[in-house]
Amino acid sequence: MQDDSDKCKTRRLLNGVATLHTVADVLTRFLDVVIIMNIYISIKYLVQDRVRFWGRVLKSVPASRLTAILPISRVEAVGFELKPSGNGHSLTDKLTARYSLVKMPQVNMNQDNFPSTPGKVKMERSNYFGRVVNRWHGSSSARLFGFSVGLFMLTAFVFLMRLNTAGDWSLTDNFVAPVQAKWGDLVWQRKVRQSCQTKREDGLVVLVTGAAGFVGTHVSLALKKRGDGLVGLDNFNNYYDPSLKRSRQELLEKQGIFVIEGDINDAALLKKLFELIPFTHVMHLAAQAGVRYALENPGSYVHSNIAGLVTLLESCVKANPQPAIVWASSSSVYGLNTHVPFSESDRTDQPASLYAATKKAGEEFAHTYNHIHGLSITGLRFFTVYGPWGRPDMAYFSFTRDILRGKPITIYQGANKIDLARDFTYIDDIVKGCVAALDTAEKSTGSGGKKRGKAQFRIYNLGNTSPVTVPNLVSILEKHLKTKAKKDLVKMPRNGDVPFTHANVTLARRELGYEPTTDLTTGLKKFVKWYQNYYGVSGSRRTM
Ligand SMILES: O=C(O)[C@H]1O[C@H](OP(=O)(O)OP(=O)(O)OC[C@H]2O[C@@H](n3ccc(=O)[nH]c3=O)[C@H](O)[C@@H]2O)[C@H](O)[C@@H](O)[C@@H]1O
Repeated sequence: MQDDSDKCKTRRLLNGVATLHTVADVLTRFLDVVIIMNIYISIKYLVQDRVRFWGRVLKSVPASRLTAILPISRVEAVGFELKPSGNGHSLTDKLTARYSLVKMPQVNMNQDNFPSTPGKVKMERSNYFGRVVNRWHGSSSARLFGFSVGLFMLTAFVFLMRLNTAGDWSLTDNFVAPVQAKWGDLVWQRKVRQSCQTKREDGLVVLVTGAAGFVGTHVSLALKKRGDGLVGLDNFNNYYDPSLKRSRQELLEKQGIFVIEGDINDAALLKKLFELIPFTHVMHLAAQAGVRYALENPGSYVHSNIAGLVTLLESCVKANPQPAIVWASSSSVYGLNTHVPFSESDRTDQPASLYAATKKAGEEFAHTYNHIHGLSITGLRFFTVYGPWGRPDMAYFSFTRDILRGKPITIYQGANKIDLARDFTYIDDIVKGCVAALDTAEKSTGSGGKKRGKAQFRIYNLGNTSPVTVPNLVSILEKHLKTKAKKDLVKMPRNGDVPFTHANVTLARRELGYEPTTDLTTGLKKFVKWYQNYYGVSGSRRTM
């Protein structure tokens, strides 16, 4: 696991990479300009070379022959050149090569024959740029062409460098890893098809986004286990240790679940997937998670939770058949709501963090796509999900790591030293809620870009219904880890945290048959067992 100094080093390294990106960006833009200029100059000189060439050919042909073969009335024996028939200046005139044969004027090119008065143009001097270019290129089309190719290759190289390491837009932080989709070939298509094969009658065919994430992995395994067909999609970004995501991927692939490395912002990839597979459902779990990280990197939230969501919804609208969508919203949308426990009908217009705002925005986008396009959409408001294969950025996970390492943990406290509390919900309960939402989702009503009728639109809380304070969470961990924590009690900084969450799950209970069954002590026991198995008893075997 990374300690603080490791994190600083990583940060410095990634900042360095970001600087390199900027330099590459500027260089590419510069090369873009140079190459366009060069192509223009190449064409210009190629045309001129052609004109001179035909002029020389014509000069070598006897005048009597020329009048016989060309549609001109009079040709002089010497001093001809080809001139473009339009005004000759436009590129079209040059390229369409409509030339007529005219007599070459007998001009004495001596410099002295031209005026030098200021304001009047001196022919040779005015063409300074042309002469420089002429000398530079040696008027050789072949050399010019070679030079253009060289520049083109250099530009392509810098461009590819950017492609390899970017994949995100400018607001996205350095901490989001490069995203490079590798997809489309026949082997890839075969893997996708195989992974999507159902093993039961009327099995669902699901695209699971964020499949290598915490909830995504568990939901994928549950679907596969009961015989549904599915394929995963994940960008494997490095918001937290990507090796944990790779381990989850291994776990999935052992069960025959193929996880595509790609981003939900990649519309071409999504289009290809929907062309290949008639998905019945999309389980959309890909997101930039974490409440406090939004202060550091707001762009990555906009990138995944807003732009990515819209790209995905657009792809679902265009898909035929249109899938039903179940997606992860968050308890954080309740923000500063004080009505307890939180019900779906409570206010969600007072987000306390940018993360919450992007999830709330997601709910509004979902409604719009449901209303206009007839997409069947179900949003699930998860309440602080925890468990094996969890997220290292979350409190229960990082506390476990630090307690085992003998490092102090920071416990935030609210106003008047009030303990913060969360409705911690065990992963297996969440998975049941997700699967029930998929099973009860009605079909989307749109096709061919047209809505054929009102489509289902639902939002449910998936929580545990019994909040636990953070100090209590720590006590349970201490018991399971048989180690005392070194605690730093700190006044909650203004970081987007809310003082407590508490779910009312009446609606989910009624409509999904959702019933949380795992209390925090039991759930954390399972988590600690997994943690010590995965990282070693002292938590030091693998890096994070
Ligand atoms: O359910 C949700 O809506 C959200 O739950 C979690 O967010 P959070 O509840 O903040 O979970 P943790 O990061 O594990 O924090 C739990 C509690 O521990 C506290 N905490 C966290 C970190 C720390 O060092 N010290 C500390 O006291 C937090 O203030 C919070 O009260 C997830 O990180 C979000 O992605 C998710 O959407």
